[in-house]
Amino acid sequence: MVLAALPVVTLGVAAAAALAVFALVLAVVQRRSHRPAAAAAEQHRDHERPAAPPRPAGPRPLPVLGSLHLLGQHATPFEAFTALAKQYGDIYQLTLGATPCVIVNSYPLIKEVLITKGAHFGGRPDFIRFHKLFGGDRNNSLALCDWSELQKTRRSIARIYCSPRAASAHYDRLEEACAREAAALLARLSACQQQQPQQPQQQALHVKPLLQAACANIFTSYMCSASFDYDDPGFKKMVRTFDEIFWEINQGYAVDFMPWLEPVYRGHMRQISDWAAEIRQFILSRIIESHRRSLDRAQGPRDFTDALLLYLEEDPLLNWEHIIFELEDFLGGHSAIGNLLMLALREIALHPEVGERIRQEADAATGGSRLVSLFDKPSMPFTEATILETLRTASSPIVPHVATQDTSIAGYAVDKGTVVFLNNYELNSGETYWAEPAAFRPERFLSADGSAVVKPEHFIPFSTGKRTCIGQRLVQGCSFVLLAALMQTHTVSAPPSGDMQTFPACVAVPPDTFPLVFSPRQPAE
Ligand code: HEM
Repeated sequence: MVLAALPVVTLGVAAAAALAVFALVLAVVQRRSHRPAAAAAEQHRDHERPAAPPRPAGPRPLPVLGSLHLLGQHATPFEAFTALAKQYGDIYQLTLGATPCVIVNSYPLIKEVLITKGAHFGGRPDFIRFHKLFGGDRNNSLALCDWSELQKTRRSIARIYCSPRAASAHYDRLEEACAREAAALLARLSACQQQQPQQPQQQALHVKPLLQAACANIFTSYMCSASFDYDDPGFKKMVRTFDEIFWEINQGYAVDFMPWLEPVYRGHMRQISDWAAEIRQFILSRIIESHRRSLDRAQGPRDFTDALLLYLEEDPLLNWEHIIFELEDFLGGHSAIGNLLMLALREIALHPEVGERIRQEADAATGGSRLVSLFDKPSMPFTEATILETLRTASSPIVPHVATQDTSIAGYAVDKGTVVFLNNYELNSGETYWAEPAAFRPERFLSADGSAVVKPEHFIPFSTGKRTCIGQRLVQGCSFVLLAALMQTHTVSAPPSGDMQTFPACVAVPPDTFPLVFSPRQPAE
């Protein structure tokens, strides 16, 4: 399962209030016990040492809470990061709970962390939840592990399958899977519409489970040569559980920064471990077993699953757990795409002209005689631009990095173990970077004549550097085919309630989210 986001810190109001009072009392006690003689001795020693690089500025932390209370004053921590940058500059330090953090807010400094000094910032935060999701050790996960030789090996195994190049055999297989599943999704959509009593124009359909099932089947077909009926109970449960987990990892909890709160979260932690176990059970029994039985070493790998099983035999760095977790990690990536599609469809419901333009582009590419294919992508820049604009406005956070050695950013000292938050929200929505950032305008990603996609250098929805997202080609390919297929055949509009709630700086919507109205496209349109 893939972490596309930074947890949002939410603290129960009562718990926060109690902690704040406790923290204030501690602060007073600490200040009283601060002895002037100790301060003088410290100053004297400082005179003798060579000048150390300065520390980034930042708010004075409260004991226990650190600066968590400052994040709670905004809709998302990223808005808080941007607001604090106005006070402290593009780099500043924050203590969250007891965890030392540095927040980096501008593209040049983000680039310094991810590229120039990528080797110094290859770690990940040590949140308890991350361990629970991955069998007690977050290093089992590709996205949440620290950088290591094992990680390099796992990334290189995944690269050719999870980042297939156009005009490769893998890309052809992905195209086939996308085409098959787009057709199955449309068939299922129309079956659901027929089951509903009202006219299609009034039907608000809970489309998210269908999108997730379609994405899951693209992934299982492509990576494991297996696809499932949407009504298969095991498959349905797996898809739902992955979606629950995707929502979960996009949330954040005080316990991430104050691990001593773990007993309060015991039930929640058990739930996370149970989800992971359910998924494991499905993948072992419905995917891995048959692959192991039919694996033909002489013939070479048929798909990603075979490749993992063969690597397991050949590479001493890998064990059984590694390859199972790797497969789960990548299969779980489908959830991110279903969520992204929900956001794109919501934008189209709010901006019908965008849907119309995708439809015209699809008609021009296909002559109106077939569904769009992955191979049409180069001739449909507006559709691709709509997906990019959805990624920009959703502004999925970059997973926090951790300094693996004492180092510096912009000349400021950063200690080993410091968690580094990269304020991608500022890159995606700051006026320094975009004209009218609040407007949904896919055209901003098109060349002047509209014939090609252009991406500004500071647009990094999948991050950059050594830990960049491995699934970005799959995201762009699958979302392109499914979105185009839906727009070719339907118009989409808001549900009668008008409620289509989303969350800032978050690509996830809850597993049970808003429905949408799909009206079949009229032949004369
Ligand atoms: C909406 C879709 C997605 C978005 C916005 C997204 C974005 C990201 C971001 C920002 C990171 C963090 C990079 C960093 O720490 O510097 C990441 C990591 C990762 N993503 Fe994605 N991702 C998406 C979907 C996927 C999918 C579908 C897959 C797999 C099929 C995937 C696989 C990974 C992996 C394995 C990592 C960890 C790489 C590492 O830490 O070495 N992602 N993604």
